[in-house]
Amino acid sequence: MAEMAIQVRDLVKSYPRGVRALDGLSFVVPEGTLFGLLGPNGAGKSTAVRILSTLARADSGQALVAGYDVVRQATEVRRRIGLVGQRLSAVPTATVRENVLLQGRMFGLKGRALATRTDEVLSMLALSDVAGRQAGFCSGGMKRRVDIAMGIVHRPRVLYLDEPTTGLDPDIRVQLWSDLTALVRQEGITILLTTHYLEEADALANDIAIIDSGRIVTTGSPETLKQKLRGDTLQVEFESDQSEEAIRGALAGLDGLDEIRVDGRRLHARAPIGGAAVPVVLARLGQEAMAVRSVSVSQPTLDDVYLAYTGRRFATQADAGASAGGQSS
Ligand SMILES: Nc1ncnc2c1ncn2[C@@H]1O[C@H](COP(=O)(O)OP(=O)(O)OP(=O)(O)O)[C@@H](O)[C@H]1O
Repeated sequence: MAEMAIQVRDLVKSYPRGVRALDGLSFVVPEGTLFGLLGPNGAGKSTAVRILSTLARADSGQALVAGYDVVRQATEVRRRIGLVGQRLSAVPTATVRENVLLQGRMFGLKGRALATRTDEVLSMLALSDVAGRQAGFCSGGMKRRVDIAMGIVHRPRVLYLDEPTTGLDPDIRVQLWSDLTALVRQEGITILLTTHYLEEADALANDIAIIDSGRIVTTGSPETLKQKLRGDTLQVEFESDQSEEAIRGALAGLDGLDEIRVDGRRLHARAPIGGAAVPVVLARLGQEAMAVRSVSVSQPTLDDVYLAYTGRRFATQADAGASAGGQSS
């Protein structure tokens, strides 16, 4: 069996005024994989990352990182982790190279070894050409890469990335995804990534865990989780808002139609064969004079997985989170 880079068991953490940020959080991350922790604002992702990086203590439960206990062996853990938080950490008036050198020095690297390793990470993150530029003058995507270079210069076994692409342009995000995949491959590093973007987790993660109110509601590879939702996703958009009760009434008794949810003008349901369900569903809605604007049938996405386990759509919450917590590029 693969060695586990991170083992989290039953973590509980409460903040003042009764906020239970973690409520029995448990998951494992095999070495050399990229693990995505997905959840809306306030789900407890940052709290988990802070505990796993020894910056905060859980009330109870246990966490091992690279085989070391985050409380009893905090120094050992700190030596083996890199943390790229939501805020940029590079000194804006220092050059890209100076920032990475400084970080390496803080972890005890010196002389030729430090210089060689700095050049290596700059090259790995496509920063060699801007090594002499002040970090403050770099674009948003480059600044993120500088942060990551700083996070890995000391060759950590585990790298935490807390929403690394929030606020970045889509094409820059995709570029960063390929940088991260290369890091896992070249450095054998384990990455724990928190994200608001489902497609990011889908594209990058070997395994994901969906976190909701401080607990993991499901975990597995994106493919497995999607396959578990058998059938197709059926979405209908109406001309005007509809009541869930009226729609349920109209569709009552339709064979195989499942997980019916109504959100304003949208109806979401699962059907064993989407294409076959469309005419029947449209006929029933037509009988009730519910005017339909559009219909779509698709394979399950991670958003459907999220909906199936939490009863809510991820996208709406994530949009709110991204704009609330985003940084400009
Ligand atoms: N220092 C604190 N004091 C009090 N409550 C806190 C503190 N930090 C976090 N919380 C609360 O704990 C819960 C979990 O927060 P956390 O930041 O871990 O969630 P998150 O999933 O990382 O959200 P985000 O995506 O916004 O960072 C939230 O209800 C939050 O308001």
